[in-house]
Amino acid sequence: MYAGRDFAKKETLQQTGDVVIPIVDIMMHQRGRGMFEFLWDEYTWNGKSLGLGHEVHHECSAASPGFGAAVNCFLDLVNVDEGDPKNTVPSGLHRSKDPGVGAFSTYHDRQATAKVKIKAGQELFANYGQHWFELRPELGPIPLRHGLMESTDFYRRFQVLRGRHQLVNREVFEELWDEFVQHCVWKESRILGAFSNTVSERALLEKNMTLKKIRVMESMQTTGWLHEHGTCADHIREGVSTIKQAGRGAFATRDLPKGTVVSALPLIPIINKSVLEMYDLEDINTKRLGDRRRVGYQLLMNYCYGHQNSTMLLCPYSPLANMVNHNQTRANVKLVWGDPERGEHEPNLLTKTINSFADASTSKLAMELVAIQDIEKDEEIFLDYGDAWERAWQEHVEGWNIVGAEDYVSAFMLNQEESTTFVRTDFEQLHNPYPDNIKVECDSNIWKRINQTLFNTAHVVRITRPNSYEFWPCDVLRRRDVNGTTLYTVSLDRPPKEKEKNDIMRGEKSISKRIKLSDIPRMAIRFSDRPYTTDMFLEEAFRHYIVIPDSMFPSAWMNSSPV
Ligand SMILES: C[S@@+](CC[C@H](N)C(=O)[O-])C[C@H]1O[C@@H](n2cnc3c(N)ncnc32)[C@H](O)[C@@H]1O
Repeated sequence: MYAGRDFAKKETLQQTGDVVIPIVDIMMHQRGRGMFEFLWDEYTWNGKSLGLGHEVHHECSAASPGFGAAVNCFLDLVNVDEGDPKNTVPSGLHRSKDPGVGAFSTYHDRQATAKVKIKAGQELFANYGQHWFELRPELGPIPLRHGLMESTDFYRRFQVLRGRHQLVNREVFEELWDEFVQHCVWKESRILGAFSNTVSERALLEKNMTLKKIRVMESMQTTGWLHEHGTCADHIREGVSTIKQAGRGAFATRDLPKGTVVSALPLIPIINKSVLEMYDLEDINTKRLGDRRRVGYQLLMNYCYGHQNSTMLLCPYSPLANMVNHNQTRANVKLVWGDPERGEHEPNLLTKTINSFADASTSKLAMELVAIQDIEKDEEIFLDYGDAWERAWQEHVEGWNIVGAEDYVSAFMLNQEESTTFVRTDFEQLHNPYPDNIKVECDSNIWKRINQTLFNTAHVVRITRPNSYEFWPCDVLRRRDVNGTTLYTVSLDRPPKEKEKNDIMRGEKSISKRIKLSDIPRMAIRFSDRPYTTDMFLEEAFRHYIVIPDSMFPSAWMNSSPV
């Protein structure tokens, strides 16, 4: 991805951020089924790091289509910071009456911001972390953080050595360098691997330019080139859909004339949709493969494209393209295969069998959403997901009935309701408990986060470190009123120190010491959903892929009867 214009440091790169889709306990659900291919592994985040950890007891990863998945990483050139998604449900939706709940992700608006000043045409790089590269030796000796500086230093030392021996034979030294970089130690050395060793690179190094500057320069494209070969990634923004049951949707950020490529959809293939099957967790350890009860599919299925005669799913990972909702009468975009001139799409793959995608390590397929009529700024973008999807949705709506759901309250609802009132103490909860799906958590870091002088003198809460919160389950012991402000005393397990975390994970140590926080404000306490209780875990929740029209779907991929 490239910047289409200049961005100031800390400026957001999008009008609204991207959706984040939880993928839960996939190793457990697939247990016993042999190795499964799941290219998404390469494109997902650790769910805990994005605030999804409480959803499950076991593993949770987060598909983060958009900036998260579409930008490359070059550790020395990282210029994009990615935030956490918000976790909200459009107001008014409730499982007792709304068949849409659980069918879309509640995690959305994950914003990317400029970490440094970015110039128009510059390639955008996010930080995958050093570990990501260390775990992938097959990528070769890619420079890690500060690697370009070390390599530039190395070249300077070579220059000094060459200068010293100039009288002997300069050409020999040049040859030695070539030999050194191209053939010898290249495979092991990240320092040498940082050089492309082209004539132009050598010329710039000789002019005292650093490798970092050279790589930034190389990563630039002209605006003309971007217009010719790229697709605008900011034609759409997210917002609450005009279709109530659909959750959120995509809206035009500007007038988009008929024929505009509204969004490019680079695709991650899933060669067999059974990878997304979810089973009753109780059955997984106790029953044979064939006897397990299937309870549904991962939510990711709703964000992928497929066909009733194929096991293949194709999941887009471009910014906000996954937010486009279905409407058969108001569709204003259509689906077409990608244009190889404008992105990574190899049309010859449409004639290959599905199994040829099994070893894919990157995606080489893309589709596009093209405007079939003039679209006005702020109009919602709609695609026709196909008759099979429409039928499945209508059946789902007719059958929607969750027994006993009237009393369900989510943490999100409670947090909103209770933000203006108080939290019940443990004593009060004895006769007026919160629902079973709710736990109370406290911010153990609160005293580090607020301006204490202001708080002690005037009971004014001013946050000084907005990102250093750490919420842990807690008991609310006491509530009292001080000068019109309600303050709480809570007790919680002392959070492990950084160096203790590994010991705890290995089971070599447990932390049992309780700490007491006194006189803390309401904002240090929140409600959280217990694992497996949110709407996406409802067995009744709607699951269906978006249907690729028959006219587009390659016959080479039709490997199953209608599903
Ligand atoms: C690709 S996602 C679209 C983005 C999604 N609305 C969100 O909030 O993240 C597809 C899912 O959106 C919902 N959806 C899309 N169009 C809909 C419609 N016309 N009626 C009800 N739900 C719809 C369904 O849950 C569907 O499985």
